[in-house]
Amino acid sequence: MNISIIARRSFYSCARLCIREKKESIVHPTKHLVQDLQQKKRDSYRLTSFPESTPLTPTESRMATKLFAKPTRFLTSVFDSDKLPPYQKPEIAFVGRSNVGKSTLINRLTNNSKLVKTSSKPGHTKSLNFFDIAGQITLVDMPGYGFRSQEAWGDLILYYLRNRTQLKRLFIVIDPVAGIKETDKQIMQILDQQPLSYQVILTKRDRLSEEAFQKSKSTIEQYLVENAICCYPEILATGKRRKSKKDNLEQLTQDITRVQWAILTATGSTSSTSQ
Ligand SMILES: Nc1nc2c(ncn2[C@@H]2O[C@H](COP(=O)(O)OP(=O)(O)OP(=O)(O)O)[C@@H](O)[C@H]2O)c(=O)[nH]1
Ligand SMILES: [Mg+2]
Repeated sequence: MNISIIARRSFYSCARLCIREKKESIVHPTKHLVQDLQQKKRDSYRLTSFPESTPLTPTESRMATKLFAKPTRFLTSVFDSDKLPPYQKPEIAFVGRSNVGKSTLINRLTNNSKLVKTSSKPGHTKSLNFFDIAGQITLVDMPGYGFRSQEAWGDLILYYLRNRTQLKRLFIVIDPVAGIKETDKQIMQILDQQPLSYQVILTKRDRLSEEAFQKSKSTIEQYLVENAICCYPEILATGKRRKSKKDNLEQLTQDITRVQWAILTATGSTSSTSQ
Protein backbone atom coordinates (compact mmCIF):
# COMPACT_ATOMS: atom_id res chain seq x y z
CA MET A 1 0.00 0.00 0.00
CA ASN A 2 1.31 3.40 -0.93
CA ILE A 3 1.98 5.12 2.41
CA SER A 4 1.95 8.64 0.99
CA ILE A 5 -1.50 8.08 -0.45
CA ILE A 6 -2.79 6.79 2.88
CA ALA A 7 -1.20 9.72 4.67
CA ARG A 8 -2.76 12.14 2.22
CA ARG A 9 -6.07 10.40 2.60
CA SER A 10 -5.81 10.58 6.39
CA PHE A 11 -4.97 14.25 6.22
CA TYR A 12 -7.81 14.89 3.84
CA SER A 13 -10.20 12.99 6.08
CA CYS A 14 -9.01 14.87 9.11
CA ALA A 15 -9.26 18.20 7.35
CA ARG A 16 -12.76 17.51 6.11
CA LEU A 17 -13.81 16.52 9.60
CA CYS A 18 -12.31 19.68 11.01
CA ILE A 19 -14.07 21.80 8.43
CA ARG A 20 -17.34 20.10 9.17
CA GLU A 21 -16.87 20.57 12.88
CA LYS A 22 -15.60 24.12 12.33
CA LYS A 23 -12.37 23.26 14.14
CA GLU A 24 -9.88 24.35 11.48
CA SER A 25 -7.32 25.32 14.11
CA ILE A 26 -6.89 21.65 15.01
CA VAL A 27 -4.94 21.07 11.82
CA HIS A 28 -2.60 24.03 12.38
CA PRO A 29 0.24 24.34 11.25
CA THR A 30 -1.12 22.97 7.97
CA LYS A 31 -3.90 25.51 8.06
CA HIS A 32 -3.08 26.78 4.57
CA LEU A 33 -3.90 23.33 3.25
CA VAL A 34 -7.30 23.49 4.87
CA GLN A 35 -7.85 26.86 3.25
CA ASP A 36 -6.91 25.25 -0.05
CA LEU A 37 -9.55 22.64 0.57
CA GLN A 38 -12.09 25.36 1.21
CA GLN A 39 -11.01 27.18 -1.93
CA LYS A 40 -12.11 24.34 -4.15
CA LYS A 41 -8.58 23.00 -4.58
CA ARG A 42 -9.74 19.80 -2.94
CA ASP A 43 -8.85 17.65 -5.90
CA SER A 44 -5.15 17.94 -5.18
CA TYR A 45 -5.73 16.21 -1.82
CA ARG A 46 -8.46 13.85 -2.88
CA LEU A 47 -7.80 10.28 -3.96
CA THR A 48 -8.85 9.95 -7.56
CA SER A 49 -8.95 6.18 -7.22
CA PHE A 50 -8.16 3.53 -4.68
CA PRO A 51 -4.48 2.61 -4.76
CA GLU A 52 -3.63 -0.68 -6.43
CA SER A 53 -3.14 -3.14 -3.58
CA THR A 54 0.25 -4.79 -3.34
CA PRO A 55 0.61 -8.47 -2.36
CA LEU A 56 1.36 -9.24 1.27
CA THR A 57 4.96 -10.16 1.99
CA PRO A 58 5.58 -13.79 3.03
CA THR A 59 6.22 -12.55 6.60
CA GLU A 60 2.91 -10.66 6.70
CA SER A 61 1.01 -13.68 5.37
CA ARG A 62 2.71 -15.93 7.91
CA MET A 63 1.89 -13.62 10.80
CA ALA A 64 -1.75 -13.35 9.72
CA THR A 65 -2.33 -17.07 9.33
CA LYS A 66 -0.38 -17.85 12.50
CA LEU A 67 -2.59 -15.68 14.69
CA PHE A 68 -5.83 -17.05 13.26
CA ALA A 69 -4.56 -20.65 13.60
CA LYS A 70 -4.45 -20.16 17.38
CA PRO A 71 -7.46 -21.17 19.49
CA THR A 72 -10.64 -19.16 18.97
CA ARG A 73 -13.74 -19.34 21.14
CA PHE A 74 -17.21 -17.97 21.50
CA LEU A 75 -17.44 -15.54 24.42
CA THR A 76 -20.99 -14.26 24.75
CA SER A 77 -24.15 -13.03 23.03
CA VAL A 78 -25.58 -9.65 23.91
CA PHE A 79 -29.14 -8.44 23.30
CA ASP A 80 -29.16 -5.27 25.44
CA SER A 81 -26.90 -2.25 25.36
CA ASP A 82 -26.52 -2.24 29.16
CA LYS A 83 -25.10 -5.78 29.01
CA LEU A 84 -22.10 -5.06 26.76
CA PRO A 85 -19.13 -7.01 28.17
CA PRO A 86 -16.17 -5.00 29.51
CA TYR A 87 -13.53 -6.85 27.42
CA GLN A 88 -10.42 -4.75 27.00
CA LYS A 89 -8.79 -6.48 24.01
CA PRO A 90 -8.79 -4.50 20.75
CA GLU A 91 -12.07 -5.18 19.01
CA ILE A 92 -13.17 -5.58 15.37
CA ALA A 93 -16.80 -5.83 14.30
CA PHE A 94 -18.62 -6.92 11.16
CA VAL A 95 -21.71 -5.07 10.06
CA GLY A 96 -23.80 -5.22 6.88
CA ARG A 97 -27.14 -6.12 5.38
CA SER A 98 -28.78 -9.39 6.31
CA ASN A 99 -27.53 -12.43 4.46
CA VAL A 100 -24.40 -10.81 3.00
CA GLY A 101 -22.22 -13.41 4.71
CA LYS A 102 -20.91 -11.77 7.90
CA SER A 103 -21.12 -14.89 10.04
CA THR A 104 -19.70 -17.08 7.27
CA LEU A 105 -16.75 -14.70 7.00
CA ILE A 106 -15.90 -15.14 10.69
CA ASN A 107 -15.98 -18.91 10.21
CA ARG A 108 -13.64 -18.57 7.23
CA LEU A 109 -11.24 -16.31 9.08
CA THR A 110 -10.98 -18.77 11.95
CA ASN A 111 -11.12 -21.84 9.68
CA ASN A 112 -13.90 -23.20 11.85
CA SER A 113 -17.20 -23.73 10.06
CA LYS A 114 -18.95 -24.42 13.38
CA LEU A 115 -17.88 -21.32 15.31
CA VAL A 116 -20.80 -19.15 14.14
CA LYS A 117 -24.21 -20.33 12.98
CA THR A 118 -25.06 -19.22 9.45
CA SER A 119 -28.25 -19.53 7.43
CA SER A 120 -29.58 -18.92 3.94
CA LYS A 121 -32.55 -17.20 5.64
CA PRO A 122 -31.96 -13.45 6.23
CA GLY A 123 -32.08 -12.22 9.80
CA HIS A 124 -30.36 -15.23 11.34
CA THR A 125 -27.99 -13.43 13.70
CA LYS A 126 -30.08 -11.53 16.27
CA SER A 127 -27.57 -10.52 18.90
CA LEU A 128 -24.06 -9.10 19.12
CA ASN A 129 -21.87 -12.20 19.31
CA PHE A 130 -18.37 -11.87 20.74
CA PHE A 131 -15.47 -14.20 19.87
CA ASP A 132 -11.96 -14.37 21.27
CA ILE A 133 -9.08 -14.79 18.84
CA ALA A 134 -5.93 -16.20 20.43
CA GLY A 135 -6.52 -14.20 23.61
CA GLN A 136 -5.47 -11.11 21.64
CA ILE A 137 -8.42 -9.76 19.64
CA THR A 138 -12.19 -9.75 20.08
CA LEU A 139 -14.33 -10.20 16.94
CA VAL A 140 -17.97 -9.16 17.00
CA ASP A 141 -20.62 -10.54 14.66
CA MET A 142 -23.68 -8.30 14.32
CA PRO A 143 -27.27 -8.79 13.22
CA GLY A 144 -27.81 -7.65 9.64
CA TYR A 145 -29.49 -4.35 8.89
CA GLY A 146 -32.16 -4.03 6.26
CA PHE A 147 -34.15 -6.98 7.52
CA ARG A 148 -35.50 -5.78 10.84
CA SER A 149 -36.71 -2.25 11.48
CA GLN A 150 -34.30 0.50 12.47
CA GLU A 151 -35.75 0.38 16.00
CA ALA A 152 -35.24 -3.36 16.33
CA TRP A 153 -31.77 -3.32 14.82
CA GLY A 154 -30.62 0.15 15.55
CA ASP A 155 -30.65 0.81 19.27
CA LEU A 156 -28.22 -1.88 20.32
CA ILE A 157 -25.86 -1.50 17.38
CA LEU A 158 -25.82 2.28 17.31
CA TYR A 159 -25.19 2.31 21.05
CA TYR A 160 -22.32 -0.14 20.52
CA LEU A 161 -20.80 1.90 17.66
CA ARG A 162 -21.03 5.16 19.56
CA ASN A 163 -19.69 3.94 22.89
CA ARG A 164 -17.30 1.07 22.30
CA THR A 165 -13.90 2.67 22.74
CA GLN A 166 -12.08 -0.65 22.24
CA LEU A 167 -13.57 -0.94 18.73
CA LYS A 168 -10.64 -0.37 16.39
CA ARG A 169 -12.26 -0.84 12.99
CA LEU A 170 -15.67 -1.72 11.67
CA PHE A 171 -15.77 -3.93 8.60
CA ILE A 172 -18.75 -3.17 6.39
CA VAL A 173 -19.64 -6.35 4.55
CA ILE A 174 -21.28 -5.89 1.14
CA ASP A 175 -22.56 -8.40 -1.41
CA PRO A 176 -21.08 -7.24 -4.75
CA VAL A 177 -24.07 -8.70 -6.61
CA ALA A 178 -26.37 -6.25 -4.80
CA GLY A 179 -23.80 -3.44 -4.58
CA ILE A 180 -23.75 -0.63 -2.05
CA LYS A 181 -27.22 0.12 -0.63
CA GLU A 182 -28.79 3.07 1.15
CA THR A 183 -28.39 1.36 4.53
CA ASP A 184 -24.64 0.92 3.90
CA LYS A 185 -24.39 4.60 3.02
CA GLN A 186 -26.27 5.59 6.17
CA ILE A 187 -23.97 3.58 8.40
CA MET A 188 -20.93 5.14 6.70
CA GLN A 189 -22.30 8.61 7.40
CA ILE A 190 -22.72 7.71 11.06
CA LEU A 191 -19.13 6.44 11.18
CA ASP A 192 -17.80 9.51 9.37
CA GLN A 193 -19.48 11.75 11.93
CA GLN A 194 -18.19 9.70 14.81
CA PRO A 195 -15.39 9.45 13.51
CA LEU A 196 -14.65 5.71 13.43
CA SER A 197 -12.42 3.85 10.99
CA TYR A 198 -14.16 1.40 8.66
CA GLN A 199 -13.25 -0.83 5.74
CA VAL A 200 -15.38 -2.51 3.08
CA ILE A 201 -15.27 -6.26 2.47
CA LEU A 202 -17.02 -7.75 -0.54
CA THR A 203 -18.29 -11.30 -0.02
CA LYS A 204 -19.70 -13.85 -2.47
CA ARG A 205 -17.03 -13.07 -5.04
CA ASP A 206 -17.73 -16.52 -6.52
CA ARG A 207 -21.20 -15.44 -7.61
CA LEU A 208 -19.84 -13.07 -10.24
CA SER A 209 -17.47 -13.40 -13.17
CA GLU A 210 -14.14 -11.67 -12.54
CA GLU A 211 -15.19 -8.89 -14.91
CA ALA A 212 -18.52 -8.30 -13.17
CA PHE A 213 -16.83 -8.44 -9.77
CA GLN A 214 -14.26 -5.80 -10.76
CA LYS A 215 -17.04 -3.61 -12.16
CA SER A 216 -19.04 -3.80 -8.92
CA LYS A 217 -15.87 -3.11 -6.92
CA SER A 218 -15.02 0.00 -8.96
CA THR A 219 -18.57 1.36 -8.59
CA ILE A 220 -18.24 1.02 -4.81
CA GLU A 221 -14.74 2.55 -4.86
CA GLN A 222 -16.06 5.49 -6.83
CA TYR A 223 -18.80 6.06 -4.26
CA LEU A 224 -16.27 5.88 -1.42
CA VAL A 225 -13.82 8.25 -3.09
CA GLU A 226 -16.58 10.81 -3.58
CA ASN A 227 -18.37 10.43 -0.25
CA ALA A 228 -16.60 8.52 2.48
CA ILE A 229 -14.29 10.11 5.00
CA CYS A 230 -13.05 7.52 7.48
CA CYS A 231 -12.97 4.62 5.03
CA TYR A 232 -9.70 2.72 4.80
CA PRO A 233 -8.67 2.94 1.14
CA GLU A 234 -8.56 -0.76 0.36
CA ILE A 235 -11.55 -2.93 -0.47
CA LEU A 236 -11.13 -6.53 0.64
CA ALA A 237 -12.91 -9.53 -0.87
CA THR A 238 -13.88 -13.09 0.00
CA GLY A 239 -15.88 -15.86 -1.60
CA LYS A 240 -16.42 -19.56 -1.57
CA ARG A 241 -14.86 -22.16 -3.78
CA ARG A 242 -16.53 -22.71 -7.13
CA LYS A 243 -16.69 -26.41 -7.86
CA SER A 244 -16.34 -25.73 -11.57
CA LYS A 245 -13.19 -23.66 -11.10
CA LYS A 246 -10.22 -25.43 -9.60
CA ASP A 247 -8.01 -22.40 -9.96
CA ASN A 248 -9.74 -20.05 -7.55
CA LEU A 249 -8.63 -21.76 -4.34
CA GLU A 250 -5.33 -19.91 -4.23
CA GLN A 251 -7.09 -16.59 -4.83
CA LEU A 252 -9.61 -17.28 -2.04
CA THR A 253 -6.86 -18.23 0.39
CA GLN A 254 -5.00 -15.00 -0.41
CA ASP A 255 -8.24 -13.01 0.02
CA ILE A 256 -8.81 -14.42 3.50
CA THR A 257 -5.19 -13.83 4.50
CA ARG A 258 -5.58 -10.19 3.43
CA VAL A 259 -8.64 -9.80 5.69
CA GLN A 260 -6.71 -11.44 8.54
CA TRP A 261 -3.80 -9.07 7.96
CA ALA A 262 -6.17 -6.07 7.90
CA ILE A 263 -7.47 -7.19 11.32
CA LEU A 264 -3.93 -7.51 12.65
CA THR A 265 -2.98 -4.02 11.48
CA ALA A 266 -6.23 -2.43 12.67
CA THR A 267 -5.79 -3.91 16.15
CA GLY A 268 -2.07 -3.19 16.36
CA SER A 269 -1.35 -6.93 16.66
CA THR A 270 1.44 -7.02 14.07
CA SER A 271 4.34 -7.00 16.52
CA SER A 272 2.96 -9.35 19.17
CA THR A 273 2.49 -12.17 16.63
CA SER A 274 5.87 -11.84 14.97
CA GLN A 275 7.78 -13.93 17.51
N1 LIG B 1 -21.96 -18.11 -2.84
C1 LIG B 1 -21.63 -17.66 -1.64
N2 LIG B 1 -22.49 -17.75 -0.61
C2 LIG B 1 -22.10 -17.27 0.59
C3 LIG B 1 -20.85 -16.67 0.81
N3 LIG B 1 -20.77 -16.27 2.09
C4 LIG B 1 -21.94 -16.61 2.66
N4 LIG B 1 -22.75 -17.21 1.77
C5 LIG B 1 -24.10 -17.72 2.01
O1 LIG B 1 -24.96 -16.61 2.30
C6 LIG B 1 -25.96 -17.01 3.26
C7 LIG B 1 -25.93 -16.05 4.43
O2 LIG B 1 -24.73 -16.21 5.14
P1 LIG B 1 -24.56 -15.68 6.63
O3 LIG B 1 -23.10 -15.76 6.94
O4 LIG B 1 -25.50 -16.37 7.57
O5 LIG B 1 -25.01 -14.16 6.44
P2 LIG B 1 -25.14 -13.02 7.55
O6 LIG B 1 -24.66 -11.76 6.92
O7 LIG B 1 -24.46 -13.43 8.80
O8 LIG B 1 -26.70 -12.94 7.73
P3 LIG B 1 -27.59 -12.41 8.99
O9 LIG B 1 -27.07 -13.11 10.22
O10 LIG B 1 -28.95 -12.77 8.63
O11 LIG B 1 -27.39 -10.94 9.05
C8 LIG B 1 -25.63 -18.45 3.65
O12 LIG B 1 -26.45 -19.32 2.90
C9 LIG B 1 -24.16 -18.61 3.25
O13 LIG B 1 -23.82 -19.95 2.91
C10 LIG B 1 -19.93 -16.60 -0.30
O14 LIG B 1 -18.82 -16.09 -0.22
N5 LIG B 1 -20.37 -17.13 -1.49
MG1 LIG C 1 -25.16 -13.74 10.70
